[in-house]
Amino acid sequence: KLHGASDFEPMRKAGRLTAEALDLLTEAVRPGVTTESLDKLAFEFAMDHGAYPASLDYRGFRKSICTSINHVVCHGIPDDKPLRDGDIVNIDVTLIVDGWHGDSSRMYLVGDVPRRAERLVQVTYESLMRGIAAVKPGATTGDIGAAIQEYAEGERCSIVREFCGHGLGRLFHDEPNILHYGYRGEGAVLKPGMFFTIEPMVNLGRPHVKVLSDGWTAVTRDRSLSAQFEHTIGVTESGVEVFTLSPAGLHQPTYK
Ligand SMILES: CCc1ccsc1-c1ccc(O)c(O)c1
Ligand SMILES: [Mn+2]
Ligand SMILES: [Mn+2]
Ligand SMILES: [Mn+2]
Repeated sequence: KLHGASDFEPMRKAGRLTAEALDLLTEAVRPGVTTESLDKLAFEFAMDHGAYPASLDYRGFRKSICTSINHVVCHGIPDDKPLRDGDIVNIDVTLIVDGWHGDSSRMYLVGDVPRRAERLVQVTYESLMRGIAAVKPGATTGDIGAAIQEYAEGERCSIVREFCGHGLGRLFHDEPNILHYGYRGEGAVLKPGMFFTIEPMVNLGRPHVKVLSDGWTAVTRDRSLSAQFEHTIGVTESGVEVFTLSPAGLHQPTYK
């Protein structure tokens, strides 16, 4: 889908509110807090700001956020289990504002986290940044995937292949698919007005994933740690605009 210049403004608003929701959660994440309570916080933030959580009742998912802890790769379901010292948790929020979607996720470190977990979080954040740096008119989706894959594998980590980034706007998921691996020059050519997410999932161990019997929770097969960061971006005439940057600069890896 190609959007017009006037569509950037509502996407900025949706992206900013999504970033503010993630900022709010930064203060709330600590040992002993349940992911259910974070889900409630995010839902109330959305209601207080005239926004709607896109994941709520999306394909039968019944929560406002995804919370994916440690070896959970993505789509973790908030529950009544408390976060523990040393956990790393991805919180993924999509807010719909005036019909437009902002989709972003960050890693949150709970208490004192092992060095190798902290390194994985840093590598994953930098992988997203490398992907974003590849975005400009005339580049291809393969350029994004290659930049991410080369960096992450260069850091002795692996890229999850079962889930990808996606076009969005007034829809939650649209074309193009954004693979987090691939080859330069391959895939769709990027054009101004394209809006999509880049949301690499990086594992310390092997890339393979399986989905648990709840039908949602994706975990690493080898139970190695997994991390993810996600931004919603727009292709501009000159390059790229990131819609989901934190106004408070909190989108950097969050260290407790
Ligand atoms: C939990 C929302 C959901 C349900 C099926 S796929 C999905 C989802 C979760 C996070 C995302 O970033 C995304 O694009 C989709
Ligand atoms: Mn998301
Ligand atoms: Mn997404
Ligand atoms: Mn994880």
